[in-house]
This record gives sequence, structure tokens and C-alpha cells, in this order.
Amino acid sequence: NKGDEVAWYADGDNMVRNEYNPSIAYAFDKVFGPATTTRRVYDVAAQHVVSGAMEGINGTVFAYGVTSSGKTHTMHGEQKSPGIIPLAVKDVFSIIQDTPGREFLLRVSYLEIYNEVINDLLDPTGQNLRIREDAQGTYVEGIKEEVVLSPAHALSLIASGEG
Ligand SMILES: Nc1ncnc2c1ncn2[C@@H]1O[C@H](COP(=O)(O)OP(=O)(O)OP(=O)(O)O)[C@@H](O)[C@H]1O
Repeated sequence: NKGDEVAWYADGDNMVRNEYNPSIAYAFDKVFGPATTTRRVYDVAAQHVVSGAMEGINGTVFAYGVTSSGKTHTMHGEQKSPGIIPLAVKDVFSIIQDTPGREFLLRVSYLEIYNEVINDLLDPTGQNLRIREDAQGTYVEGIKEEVVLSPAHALSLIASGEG
């Protein structure tokens, strides 16, 4: 809209190619073009991580990119086009609903890593936290974990961490 030109474009499902020098191209597991909805990105790239986590397989979904590349747009989205975080939270609760006979305890924590420093976004006193490892795996020492009972509860916690 500002008149910026496209410098890189999606060439098929697995390639990003330079507009000015088409011999420069990078291959990825999956490339989504500009018309792709975040819902589609979630379904293809994140949903299996979420369902895997509910089966006990540790998983991570993270966005990485320069300023204004669309991390917030993709992860948070907006009311009418929710991002990966709200879609994942809703999915988790519907998986629980569809799994009668098993009990789940869901805890949300929310942190920011900036310049190698970890801060707790749910607890202003939790600053410069350490990453530790024990027999259970890797964890952030002293991070606040809040038990959540509904998608709205989880999302309002996350929203409170933004402020
Ligand atoms: N896929 C997209 N479709 C439409 N608009 C987008 C898309 N990705 C980003 N935008 C828009 O581009 C602008 C910058 O995106 P966004 O704020 O998500 O970037 P960011 O990577 O989170 O930036 P920062 O690192 O500065 O926080 C926003 O106005 C956003 O709505």
C-alpha cells in the first residue's frame, strides 16, 4: 500500500525467489504466499505440534524475523482473523473435550527473550530468569505458571502479559 516493491516471492510451496535476480532462491520445508490465511498456516505448520503436545510430545512454535515482518500478525492476529496462539488455545480445549476419561492440567506461562535475557511477562518481579535442566527436561527457573480452565481464561492471561 505504501508503494514498496516485492523483493522476494513464493515460487511454489517450497521456494522463495528474488524478484530482481531469479537465480537467487532459498528452499524451505514450506513457503506460504501472501494470500495465505493464518488459519491455513496454523493447520499446516502448527496444528500437529499442538496435537502432539496433547499426546505428551514436547513442541515449540515460534516466529522469527526482522521488525515488521509479521510475527505479531501471525502469532496473535486480530479478532476477526485470529493468529496461531488463539487458534492453538482453542484447539487444546477442544482436544480435551474430545478426550473423555483423561484428565488434563493446563498451565500457562508467558515469557520474553530479548538480548539473551528471559523476563516473565506474567510476573514483573520475574526478571533475568535462568534456564535449567533436570530429569524431567528443560525449564525456566522461577517462572510463574497459572492454571487455566478455559480458552478465554488463557487468552486473557496472555493479553495481560502484553500490557
Ligand atoms: N501476512 C500478512 N498479511 C497482512 N498484513 C500483514 C501480514 N503480516 C504483517 N502484516 C502487517 O504488517 C505490519 C507489521 O507486522 P507485525 O506487527 O506483525 O510485525 P512484527 O514482526 O511483529 O514486528 P515487530 O518485530 O516490530 O514487533 C502490521 O501492520 C501487520 O498487520
